[in-house]
Amino acid sequence: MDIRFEEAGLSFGKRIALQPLSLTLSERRIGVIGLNGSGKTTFARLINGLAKPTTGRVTVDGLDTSVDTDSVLGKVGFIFQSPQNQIILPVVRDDIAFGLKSRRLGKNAIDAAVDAVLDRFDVRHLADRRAHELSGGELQMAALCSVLVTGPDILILDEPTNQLDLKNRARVQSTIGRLDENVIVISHDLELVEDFERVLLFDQGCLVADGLPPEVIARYREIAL
Ligand SMILES: Nc1ncnc2c1ncn2[C@@H]1O[C@H](COP(=O)(O)OP(=O)(O)OP(=O)(O)O)[C@@H](O)[C@H]1O
Repeated sequence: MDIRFEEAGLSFGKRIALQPLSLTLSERRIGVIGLNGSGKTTFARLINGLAKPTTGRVTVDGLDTSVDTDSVLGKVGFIFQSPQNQIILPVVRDDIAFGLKSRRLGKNAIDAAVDAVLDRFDVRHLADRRAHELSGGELQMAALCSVLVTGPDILILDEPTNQLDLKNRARVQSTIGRLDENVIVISHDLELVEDFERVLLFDQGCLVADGLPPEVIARYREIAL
């Protein structure tokens, strides 16, 4: 993974959501922390091209997110804060298959890919469940399968443990630990990122700390308290 911000920033009119910043990301697990409204989601949306920088540029493995937007979207999977908004079709199996629609695969190949991703996370029992009947943790796992079935190289998770009980939180944490994909996790749950390779701290639209978890989390506590 090679994500580069080159003086990339984003403003909405006069409101600066993210001050221009330059950095390169290549670590396998990267945490993004900071107070509400500090620019975390904006930073993540710039990586997968959902948002375009109003200054500078962002590249993912050499692809400019403003130019090669479709290729970048194929490379970077995004799991939103509320997985219920991400699941489009009523039944879990159909929703996971939906991501493969544009691939021109036959029914057997699609079924096999869906079963493989469900087995990967040991959630085959959710295949025929209706998404609106699932618990928060089950929904989180279904959303993860729906994104990973398309084979992204990089996965961004926006507050993946929000609203989860301790058991499901532990499950999501161990799932993140076992993923082969590069992972960028936005979280207010500091324990979740404390064994990551790198953590970024945002404050009022600025990147104010970038390094190993203990020092960056300590800096966050200074800002927050
Ligand atoms: N579409 C938009 N139009 C105007 N302002 C926006 C827009 N999207 C974000 N902002 C502003 O940009 C700033 C950063 O927002 P962002 O969503 O990146 O914060 P965040 O750190 O992810 O917050 P939270 O922890 O609450 O999810 C906020 O002040 C927000 O109001």
